[in-house]
Amino acid sequence: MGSSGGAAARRHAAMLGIGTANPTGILGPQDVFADNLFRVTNSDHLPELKEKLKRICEKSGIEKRHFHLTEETLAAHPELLDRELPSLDTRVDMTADAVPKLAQCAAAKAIAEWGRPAADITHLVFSTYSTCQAPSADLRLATLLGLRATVSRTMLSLHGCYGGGRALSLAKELAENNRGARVLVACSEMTLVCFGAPDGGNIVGHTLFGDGAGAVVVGAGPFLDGERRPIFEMVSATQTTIPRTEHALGMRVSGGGIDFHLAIQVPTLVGQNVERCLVDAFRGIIVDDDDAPPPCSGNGNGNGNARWNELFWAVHPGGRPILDKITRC
Ligand SMILES: CC(C)(COP(=O)(O)OP(=O)(O)OC[C@H]1O[C@@H](n2cnc3c(N)ncnc32)[C@H](O)[C@@H]1OP(=O)(O)O)[C@@H](O)C(=O)NCCC(=O)NCCSC(=O)/C=C/c1ccc(O)cc1
Repeated sequence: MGSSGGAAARRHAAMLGIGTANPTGILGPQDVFADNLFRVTNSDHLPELKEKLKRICEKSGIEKRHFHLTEETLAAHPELLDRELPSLDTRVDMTADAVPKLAQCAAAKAIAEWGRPAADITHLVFSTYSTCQAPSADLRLATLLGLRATVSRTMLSLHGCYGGGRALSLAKELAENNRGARVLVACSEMTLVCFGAPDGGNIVGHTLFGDGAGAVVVGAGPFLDGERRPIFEMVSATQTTIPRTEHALGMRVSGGGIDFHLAIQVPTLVGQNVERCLVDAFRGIIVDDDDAPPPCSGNGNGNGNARWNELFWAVHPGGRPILDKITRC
């Protein structure tokens, strides 16, 4: 991704409007999150676990997170606290409306910034792991926004934290290969689909994740009357899977909601591989001559990243230690 610019902006897809939205509830700020969580989940009989959650909250680098779930909802639905009780129906019912509505808030802002009517959207890509039913969240969002009946919809489910990246990559392909296409990308997530009373398995998720939605309008030139100047040009989109790491991150739908696990090795795996991924992604883009050396020769001691800092690029953070490992590569 790079900032927009003249001739290149007419070739590559670009972001034409961006919006975000969060629910208003918070169980925080982070320094009192453990006290609040253990109180509302009736878990104060587990003081060692609470102390561990406090330790992890302090190390998370996060100040506050937003949640759709409220104390009142938890009191009315004890099945959300006990993983042994069936709660999938409750979770699916709660998210069916809430997830597309949160996406609508973000999308309305993106469309307003884009400057054209919602009916000019030709494609919709919706990513979420927070709801699972058909008709799915993309159709509900299209209805809420008044998109045209012919809008071409794609639903990405259970991609977890990389759903946003895949959705943007797909939007770039659609915009560059369909003249005049204007693609609305929407991602909307709610942790209530995996929320439970704290235990040894979900404690890191409890400290890191929150609820929110993001939306972007993507299009390639020629640009239309009323469209704002492109915000970011989408120069390149790639995906790389580190071999033999299928065990590191996972989600599984169960009667008690979605279970997920994050292996303790994730930050190290990211740190060991991010530079190789970047070199591959930018080869031939930043460095026109294929035989030229890659733009960075990081040596693991923090001295090799000078040229990366001359670019604008962003990683999905996934937690403070992941950012630390990338900074040091
Ligand atoms: C804030 C943490 C948890 C701790 O900070 P630290 O600097 O590593 O501190 P410590 O090394 O002192 O660890 C503190 C405690 O946390 C424990 N810990 C440290 N990582 C772990 C660990 N993955 N497990 C379980 N104990 C641990 C660690 O064992 C230790 O326990 P204790 O000795 O009893 O205090 C930090 O390690 C951290 O942010 N880790 C998470 C990195 C990570 O995997 N991020 C997720 C990337 S993927 C993503 O964003 C979304 C995925 C997703 C997937 C499914 C969904 O449904 C939705 C989303």
